[in-house]
Amino acid sequence: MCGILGITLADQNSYVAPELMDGCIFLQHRGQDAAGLTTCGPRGRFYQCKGNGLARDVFTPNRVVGLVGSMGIGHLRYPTAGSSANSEAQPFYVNSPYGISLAHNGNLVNTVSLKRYLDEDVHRHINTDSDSELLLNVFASELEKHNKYRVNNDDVFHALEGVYRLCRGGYACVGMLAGFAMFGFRDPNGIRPLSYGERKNEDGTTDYMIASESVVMKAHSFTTFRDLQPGEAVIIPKDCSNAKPEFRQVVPINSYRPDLFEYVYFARPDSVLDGISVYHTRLQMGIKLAQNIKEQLKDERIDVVMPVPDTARTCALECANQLNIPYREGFVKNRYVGRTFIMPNQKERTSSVRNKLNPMESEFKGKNVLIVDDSIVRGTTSREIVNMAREAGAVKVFFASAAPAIRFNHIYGIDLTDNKNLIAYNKSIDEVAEAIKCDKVIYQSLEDLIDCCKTDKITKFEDVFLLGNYVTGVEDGYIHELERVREQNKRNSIEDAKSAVDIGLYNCADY
Ligand SMILES: O=P(O)(O)OC[C@H]1O[C@H](OP(=O)(O)OP(=O)(O)O)[C@H](O)[C@@H]1O
Ligand SMILES: NC(=O)CC[C@H](N)C(=O)O
Ligand SMILES: [Mg+2]
Repeated sequence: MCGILGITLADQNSYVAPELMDGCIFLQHRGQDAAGLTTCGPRGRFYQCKGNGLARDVFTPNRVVGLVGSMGIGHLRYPTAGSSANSEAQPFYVNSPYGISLAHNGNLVNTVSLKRYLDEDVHRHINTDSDSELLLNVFASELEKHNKYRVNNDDVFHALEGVYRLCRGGYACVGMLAGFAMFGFRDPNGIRPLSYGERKNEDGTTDYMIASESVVMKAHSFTTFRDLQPGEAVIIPKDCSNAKPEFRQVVPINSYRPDLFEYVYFARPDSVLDGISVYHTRLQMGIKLAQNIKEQLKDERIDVVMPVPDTARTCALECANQLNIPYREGFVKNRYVGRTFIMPNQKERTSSVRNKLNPMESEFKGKNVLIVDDSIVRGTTSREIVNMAREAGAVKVFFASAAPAIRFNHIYGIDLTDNKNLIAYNKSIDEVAEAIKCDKVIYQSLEDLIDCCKTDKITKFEDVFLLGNYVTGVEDGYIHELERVREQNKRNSIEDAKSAVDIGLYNCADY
C-alpha cells in the first residue's frame, strides 16, 4: 500500500501545493520510504519535488516554493516492487504524449510480460524497476494510439480501457495530463482503495480531491465523497470552475474485493473505505477475538490485556471490555518512530521494535498477560514483544492476533516475496507460539474477520495472503522476478539498500 492524493482547485490562480503537502501528512502511515508532489501550472507545465524520506523531510519550504499551479498529485511510497531507489519515488512522468504524471498504489502481477510488450511491441523505454513506471507507459502508449494533436475525455477513457486490458493486479491511480485534467481510476476488483470528494467554495465553485483514504477528505472539508467503483474512472478538468468531472465505468466490475488487510492494519481507523468504517471493523475484531479467547484460554487466568501500539489499540480495548479484564498500556510507544512493518529491511525492522516500544515493568511483574496485536506477519514485532514482556517479569504471555495466520504472499500490497519469511509459513499454531516463545497464540478465524468487515454490498474481500488463491492470477516467473530485482539491489550486504544502480534524472529529486 502506498498513499495517493490529487487535488484540483477551482481558483486557477491558487497554489495547490500547500494543501497537497498537508494531505500527504494524513496519508504518511501508508508509505514512509519516499514522498513526491507534482503540480501543473498555468502554462501547462509540471513542477515536481520527490525523493526518499518522509513527507516532512522531502517537502521542505525551499523545495516546494516553486511548485506552482492549482492542480497537483502526491504520493507516499512503501516499495512493493522494484527497489527503494530514489529514482523510483513517485509520481512518475513521461513527456509523450501530451505530458503525463502518475501516482500508483498497488502491484502489477504481469510485469514480466508488460516489460517485454513495452520494449518489443510499442518501443517505450523503461528506466527503472518500478511497476508503476510500466503502468504509466502502458497508459501513455494507449493514449498515443489516437495520434491526435489534443485529446478529449473519450480518448482518455478509451486509453484506460487498454490499461485495464493489459495490466493485471491491484491498482488505484491518480494522474494528470499536462494543462488538461486530473484523473483517477481503480482496478476491476477494487483491491486498492480510492475515493473521490468535493468541497463547495463560498463563491459557488467546487474543488475536487481523489485520495486513498477518506480521512484526508474530511480533514480538508471535502465533505461530499464516495468511493470509485472497481473499474471506474473519473476525469476532472484542470479548469474545474468551468467544466464538471466526468465519471465512467470503463470496464465492468469483475468482483468487488477490497483488501482485507486495509481494515486489519494499513488504513487509519478514522477512515471509511468502501463504505466500511475501519474503526468499527477493529472494534468488531476485538469482540470476535474475545469470544475465541474465552474458549481457547478457558482454563487460564488472564490478569491484564495489552495492545501492541499503535494499530491494535482499538481491537485490544474492545477485547478487554468483552473479557471483562483490565486493559493496560504495557508498552509505551516512542512517538517519533514510525511504523515498523513498512520499513525496507529486516535489520531496521528488528531494531525499530525495541526503539519504538518500551515495557512498563509494573504492568508485567508477576502477571499473566494477554497481548493483542492486529497481525503477526514476519513475527518481528511479536518475537520482540514477548521477549520484552518476559524480561519485564510476566509469568505467562499469551498472544492474540486480530488477523488469521498469514501463510501466503500478499502480492497486491506487501513488500514480501518469499513465503518462507512469514512466521506462520508451514507451521502449526503451536509451532508459531514456540517460534515467538509465548505460552499460546490465538488467531482470529478468517470467517470471523470477514464478518467484522462485510456489509450488504461487500461480502468478499481480497484475502489471498490467508488462502493463497489470487483473484487476478500471477504470471509465471513474477515472484521470481520480484526477488531477483530485490537481490540485485542489495548493496554492501545491507538488505534492500537504496538501489546500487540508482539514477539521477532531470525529473527526479536533485538532492
Ligand atoms: O509480524 P510483523 O512482521 O512484525 O508484522 C506485524 C506488526 O507490524 C505492524 O506494526 P507497525 O509497527 O508497522 O505499525 P503500527 O504502529 O501501526 O502498529 C502490525 O501492526 C503488527 O504489529
Ligand atoms: N505500496 C505501493 O502501493 C507501491 C506502488 C508500487 N508498486 C511501488 O513499489 O512503488
Ligand atoms: Mg503494530
